[in-house]
Amino acid sequence: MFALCRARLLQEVPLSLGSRWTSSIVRRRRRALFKAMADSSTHPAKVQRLREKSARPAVDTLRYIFETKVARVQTQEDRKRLWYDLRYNRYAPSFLGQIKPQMKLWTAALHESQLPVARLPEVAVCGRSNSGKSTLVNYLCGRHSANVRRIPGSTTELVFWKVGRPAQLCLVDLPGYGFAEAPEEKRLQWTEFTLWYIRARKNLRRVLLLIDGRQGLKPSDREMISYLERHDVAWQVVVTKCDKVVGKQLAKRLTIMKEDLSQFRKMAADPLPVSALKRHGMEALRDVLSDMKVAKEFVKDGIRRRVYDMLEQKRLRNAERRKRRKERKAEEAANPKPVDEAHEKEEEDEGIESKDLHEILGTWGPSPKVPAQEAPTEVRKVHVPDDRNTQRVDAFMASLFPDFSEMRAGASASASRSSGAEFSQYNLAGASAGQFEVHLEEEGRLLSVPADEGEAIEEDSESESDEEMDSVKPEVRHFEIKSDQGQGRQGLRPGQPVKTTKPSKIELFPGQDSRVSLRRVRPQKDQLYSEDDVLSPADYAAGFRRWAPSAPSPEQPGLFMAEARRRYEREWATELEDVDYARGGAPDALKPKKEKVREDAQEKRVRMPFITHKGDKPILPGHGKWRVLGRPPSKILKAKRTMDAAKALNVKSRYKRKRNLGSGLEWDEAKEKWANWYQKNRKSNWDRVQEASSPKKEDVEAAFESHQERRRKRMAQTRQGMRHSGGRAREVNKPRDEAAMPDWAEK
Ligand SMILES: Nc1nc2c(ncn2[C@@H]2O[C@H](COP(=O)(O)OP(=O)(O)OP(=O)(O)O)[C@@H](O)[C@H]2O)c(=O)[nH]1
Ligand SMILES: [Mg+2]
Repeated sequence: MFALCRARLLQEVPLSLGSRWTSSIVRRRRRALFKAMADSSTHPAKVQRLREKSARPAVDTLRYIFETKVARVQTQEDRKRLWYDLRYNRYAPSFLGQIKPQMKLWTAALHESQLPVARLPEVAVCGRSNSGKSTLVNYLCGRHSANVRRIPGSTTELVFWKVGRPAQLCLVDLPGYGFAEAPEEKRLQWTEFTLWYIRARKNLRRVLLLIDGRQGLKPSDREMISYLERHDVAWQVVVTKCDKVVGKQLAKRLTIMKEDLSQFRKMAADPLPVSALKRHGMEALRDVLSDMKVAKEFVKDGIRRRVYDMLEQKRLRNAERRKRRKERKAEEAANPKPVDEAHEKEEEDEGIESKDLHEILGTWGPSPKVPAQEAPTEVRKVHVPDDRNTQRVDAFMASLFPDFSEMRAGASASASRSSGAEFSQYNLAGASAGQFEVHLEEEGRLLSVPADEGEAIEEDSESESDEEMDSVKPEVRHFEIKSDQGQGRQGLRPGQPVKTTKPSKIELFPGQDSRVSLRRVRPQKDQLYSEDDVLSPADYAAGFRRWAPSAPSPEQPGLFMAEARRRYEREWATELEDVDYARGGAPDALKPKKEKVREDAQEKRVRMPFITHKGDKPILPGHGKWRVLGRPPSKILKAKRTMDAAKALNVKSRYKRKRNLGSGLEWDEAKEKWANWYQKNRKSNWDRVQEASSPKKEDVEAAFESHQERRRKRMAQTRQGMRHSGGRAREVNKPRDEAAMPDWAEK
């Protein structure tokens, strides 16, 4: 009964913080949460922690986690099952309709010129460093091709993997952002190129944003999401390393994440929990990605064929369209019919055989009416800004020019008053550097022109009378400014080109009908920021994109780029609080490296011989020599910290007392004693000699020979293709040990 009530409650009240049906502990936690939220000085991480504590996991999320077993194993039975799966079951997943599809390295890029041709649809995997991107790419295909390390910063380039044979999808393993063990400049370079790639790549179908399940959403992840949203890229969150998080905790985290992310419009699907390393929850992701593969069927000359190339597909599609158009024209020429032109044009545009459709529909009811054509209006040529988000640019302009809207209205009015062709919409494509050149002109006449800039400006002034020139130079924007706004500015002559970061601060001459033109300034090479990257007041108020540089101010004229870069670098090097965490994850790898033994010290070290009844023998170099040969007694006898040589030699306790401890002996004396002892016991008490790990030449040779034999055999098998080389594969290919299998396993 209690379980029933609980289930009903869980379903009906998902994460409702105000519910009455809670235990006192939960109520206390919620109270703490509200208190922390009300206090603005509380660290956001603490609020997040409290939020997770007091959240109620959604039932469907809990169910999904339970069914897919992505969370941390908690029972011995599950642990055994997982161990068995990983050890004995071969991993050959079906992806893109192929079993264990091939992963072929296409290219690794860190520059635009190195990018491959856009032949395949691409899915990029991005996320913070060490979030498991390369591992996910590997395990999607069931392979170990991409480079994986425990240290953050293992992938330093954009790695393009062609997946499948024939290749049907391109997986792009992006370098991570946030903390990484790499030089500062390198990190900046790869981060910038990654951002550019995401923004500019046309065939990028989706970005998988990987979030470490142990950490949840970090500020840099939020930045990345807002970046993706801003540039209209479809994205999806994949929560990795779920095998490290307890199920209930994971469910809570996912529920909160879903709630937070549901506001974004470019989120293609809900956050997906996976554990790449334990191979759980990957099927759902494979299904999602399989829908994006390139495979199109074309029937040509009665032969059906598949095309796995987007460029080829486009070419074929165009050829097909051309052919159809040609046929239609030929048909029309053969039997001409009076056809409504507009109607036909519509059909052509939509590419639908709507004529037939209309005929069919005509038998059922009234035929669709063709809307009456309006008289053609004069179409004004308008240059639309390159930016997708016009409002953002407007806001940006308004922040620079407080009276922007008025100016714009005035400009468009004057444009329509004059011939209508000269003045177009503004275009900020050239203002990406955040710097403008401002020229002051009198109505219709340039006031003064400096020698170096003269040509360009003259062109501008001519363009007013020359319509052709206007179409060639669409970036130039002219608009009038009311003369009563200017108060005069010291040292500014009319016509003088002024480079400024804030044109609105340039005051005009009172009483003059002046004009300001914004001219494109060629962006310098390292200027990678667009006007879109500047922090707008609206963003600032909403708390977004705090890392973005604010608009340039008179206090920092010309420092825009330097400031931008400084802030950017600082922000992407953020979350240094995670360094300890990252180091904690890879303690061995990040330990300070041991200093190499100096060569002179090596020379000083005495090469210990071992003693046989025939005399000294040099110790063979190599791994495990102590195991094969036993320790030379002199070392043991002479070691100060070894209290009992018999113990060190692993001699049985009954011999302990009889052994010579050798304290204070010189090397030669110890050697002599050992040889004597060996000779004495060799025949009568062979066991005792063996237990003392005394070295025996024959044994050594026999062991070596058997090792060589095994090696030869293994090499022969590898050559015949009977087994893979490599440690893990050998284990997997071992025949099943039936006895070792648990009871519940299928035999
Ligand atoms: N337990 C667990 N560990 C994982 C999982 N996925 C990745 N790892 C481990 O996380 C570490 C980093 O994995 P990578 O795939 O190199 O991470 P990355 O995001 O490519 O890192 P960078 O290339 O440096 O940005 C490795 O030690 C992996 O074994 C997972 O699902 N579960
Ligand atoms: Mg990587």
